Amino acid sequence: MTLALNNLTIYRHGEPLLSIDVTVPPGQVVAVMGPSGAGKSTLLDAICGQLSDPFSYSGDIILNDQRMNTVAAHRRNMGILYQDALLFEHMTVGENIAFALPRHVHAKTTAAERHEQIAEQLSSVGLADLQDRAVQTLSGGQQARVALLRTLAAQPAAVLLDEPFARLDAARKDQLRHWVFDTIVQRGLPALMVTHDPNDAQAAGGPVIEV
Ligand SMILES: Nc1ncnc2c1ncn2[C@@H]1O[C@H](COP(=O)(O)OP(=O)(O)OP(=O)(O)O)[C@@H](O)[C@H]1O
Repeated sequence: MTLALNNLTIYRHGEPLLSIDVTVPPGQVVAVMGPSGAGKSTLLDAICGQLSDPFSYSGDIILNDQRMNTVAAHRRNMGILYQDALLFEHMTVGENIAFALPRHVHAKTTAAERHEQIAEQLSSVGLADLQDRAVQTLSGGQQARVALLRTLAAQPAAVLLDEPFARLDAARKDQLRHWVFDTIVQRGLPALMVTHDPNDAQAAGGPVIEV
């Protein structure tokens, strides 16, 4: 999978806000850094098809040679992780992750198998035994980890991360960075990561784009 942003410019009320031109090959994490208000989150909205007034853009968004500009958001298969976790609060941790699994995974597995797979994933990010907990009983950092698992459970074709580690303590940051970046490499996914933390960019090991 390759994600190309060809001469992409974001506009607010018709005025240019941010421009980027980059090709992200499989397994690479490109860090996007820049001042607050530069339009970084809006850029991710544009890529995944969620841009709304007063914003617009020009240029092309290409995923695996397919032009995404006019493809509906739910058909783009972009995994986006927002700054605020935005989990389904009335569901358990496990239900939040299971909900994101693609239909073909549901069709091929039993509920018990899915439960076991989700337990393994939770344990790999330090959340063992929390599968049946209501999400609103989790801390912000725990919710951020569930949101990361959910984003990747959907088997996206590309990953867009908005400050993915900002709410984690230092030890968790290291653990989660490894887990997320390893997963991205193993699955050969192109990823864009908006961050203010140079350590995130360094750990990702890819190019840094200043906007
Ligand atoms: N609905 C809106 N109408 C007008 N301006 C908006 C709207 N939403 C956001 N903005 C402005 O657009 C600019 C880009 O916002 P955006 O959230 O993309 O920036 P950012 O680079 O992600 O910032 P941060 O690093 O603080 O998260 C900001 O100046 C913001 O105040």
